[in-house]
Amino acid sequence: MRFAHRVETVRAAEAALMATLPDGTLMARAAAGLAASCAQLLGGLYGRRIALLVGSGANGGDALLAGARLVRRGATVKALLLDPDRAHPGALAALRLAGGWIVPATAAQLADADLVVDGITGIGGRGGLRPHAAELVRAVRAPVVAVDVPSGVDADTGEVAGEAVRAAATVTFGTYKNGLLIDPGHAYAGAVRLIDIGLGPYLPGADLAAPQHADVARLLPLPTAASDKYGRGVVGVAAGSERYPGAAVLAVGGALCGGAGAVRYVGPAREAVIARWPEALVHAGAPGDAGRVQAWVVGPGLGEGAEAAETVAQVLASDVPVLVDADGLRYLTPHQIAARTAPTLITPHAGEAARLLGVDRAQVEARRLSALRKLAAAYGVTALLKGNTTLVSGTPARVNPTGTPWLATAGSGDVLSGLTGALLAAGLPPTEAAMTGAYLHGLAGRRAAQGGGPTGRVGWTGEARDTERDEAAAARRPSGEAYVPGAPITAMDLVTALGPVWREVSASGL
Ligand SMILES: NC(=O)C1=CN([C@@H]2O[C@H](COP(=O)(O)OP(=O)(O)OC[C@H]3O[C@@H](n4cnc5c(N)ncnc54)[C@H](OP(=O)(O)O)[C@@H]3O)[C@@H](O)[C@H]2O)[C@@H](O)CC1
Ligand SMILES: Nc1ncnc2c1ncn2[C@@H]1O[C@H](COP(=O)(O)OP(=O)(O)O)[C@@H](O)[C@H]1O
Ligand SMILES: [K+]
Repeated sequence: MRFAHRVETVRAAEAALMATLPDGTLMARAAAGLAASCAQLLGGLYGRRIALLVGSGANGGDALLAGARLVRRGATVKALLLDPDRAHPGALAALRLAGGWIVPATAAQLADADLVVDGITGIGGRGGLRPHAAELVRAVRAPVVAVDVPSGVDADTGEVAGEAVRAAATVTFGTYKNGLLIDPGHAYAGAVRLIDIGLGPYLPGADLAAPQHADVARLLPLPTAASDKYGRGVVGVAAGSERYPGAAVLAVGGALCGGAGAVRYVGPAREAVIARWPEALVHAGAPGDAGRVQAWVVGPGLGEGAEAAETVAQVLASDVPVLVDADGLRYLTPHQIAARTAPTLITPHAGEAARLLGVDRAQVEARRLSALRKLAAAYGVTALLKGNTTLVSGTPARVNPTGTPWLATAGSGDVLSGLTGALLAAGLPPTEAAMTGAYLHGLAGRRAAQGGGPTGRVGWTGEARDTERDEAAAARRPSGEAYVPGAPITAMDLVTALGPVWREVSASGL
């Protein structure tokens, strides 16, 4: 797992650690990691020109102190002080002593930089960039290394209220910050490197966790010699309609290829389902009399109306875990869920989440973690909020690192429902099932598209973004790019990719 903590937690841990150390130790550790990362990103320092954007807090101090190290190793470093009277005095003196330049904070000073270090604000920043900082950031042409957090990104929420720095890479200290892992902030952070400054023993449980291959491998339900199809989990799928038969085919496919022992399908798309998946058990009646299942998936392509509402009500009346998605979400009430004895998992995208919360979609997209928590609390469910960085409620909340924008294709969510339903039926608790489903689904997207996404960017050679696997892949590519462009995919390609992805992830845990 990659763990992220809130700012107040980081500050408390920092205070506890600082009490045991001489003054300035933590800033020195942070600056050493930052300078080493800049050197690695540039591939050498002699003759390189580095510009520091320096704010009035300790984030600017980190940049100045790293600048002093970079000067000593042969770079030409100039500092643009946004608030010359308040720049960190000790770090400013260190830069001067090393031979760095203090120059006017104007756009012209940025023109010849090979690298720009963003030390405007870190965890103390509030709101988007102020006008002078925004004007300078707009003038930057070189790759930017953000110090701790890209300035203008809210470290706790990932919200970007106004303008913010778009970094090629972010060097963060002590622990990941929520805003580096959750969109929109994640998209501004580039490749993220964590520098250990000794905070670990002082940090309590995380606020947010991003799983890696090994975490998911441990959860995958592998069959044993004693397994039979019922023991592996039978998934009930109540999905599809005359109008949307394909959603049923995709959800059933997601469940079958996602490890279910068997799938029972209930609904009007029986012919389409059986034509594509002869192994499915189709049922002509209502969900209530379909036979025993270990988990239900209800909603994809269900359509609207009394029949759809009745289907949802019958499924929710069962005593097994239920995943409610898409059209099923129209008929969900906290009252219905309160009466349930088994877990309920909902999987809305931002638009559906907005409807469930009675707010605008933009509000959900701006503050995704907060929307997730509100959904879980208001409905008494586990919530999975879809998006590029899909979130799952729990303690800690989970953020999926394997997404790719190629997943934004019709029917992709139906595959996720079926897959996650299979994991619920196998007995995974809802948070783990949802996290595992999102992780495998994202990897299936990357595999099917033969690439991560169109956002190939500069990273450190040997270190990149999102997962340790990305880092290993980036190390094999001379440019150090984590992502390769890829190609369009269909939802059925995702279904096909699930088997190989399952194999890859489970093998990594052996
Ligand atoms: N925690 C740790 O373990 C360690 C932390 N370390 C480092 O300390 C950093 C935190 O430092 P910090 O607390 O001094 O706050 P910081 O991020 O520099 O920003 C505050 C300043 O910015 C200003 N400002 C605010 N909003 C703004 C805006 N929108 N646009 C422009 N300006 C804005 C605000 O000004 P004011 O509002 O007062 O005018 C205030 O002066 C942390 O991120 C890490 O880098 C490491 O050195 C070692 C270990
Ligand atoms: N820009 C994006 N980047 C990464 N993943 C995305 C993006 N947009 C959508 N997705 C993923 O694609 C899937 C789309 O699901 P959904 O919106 O339910 O589509 P549909 O209803 O067509 O099946 C979700 O898993 C979501 O996380
Ligand atoms: K910063």
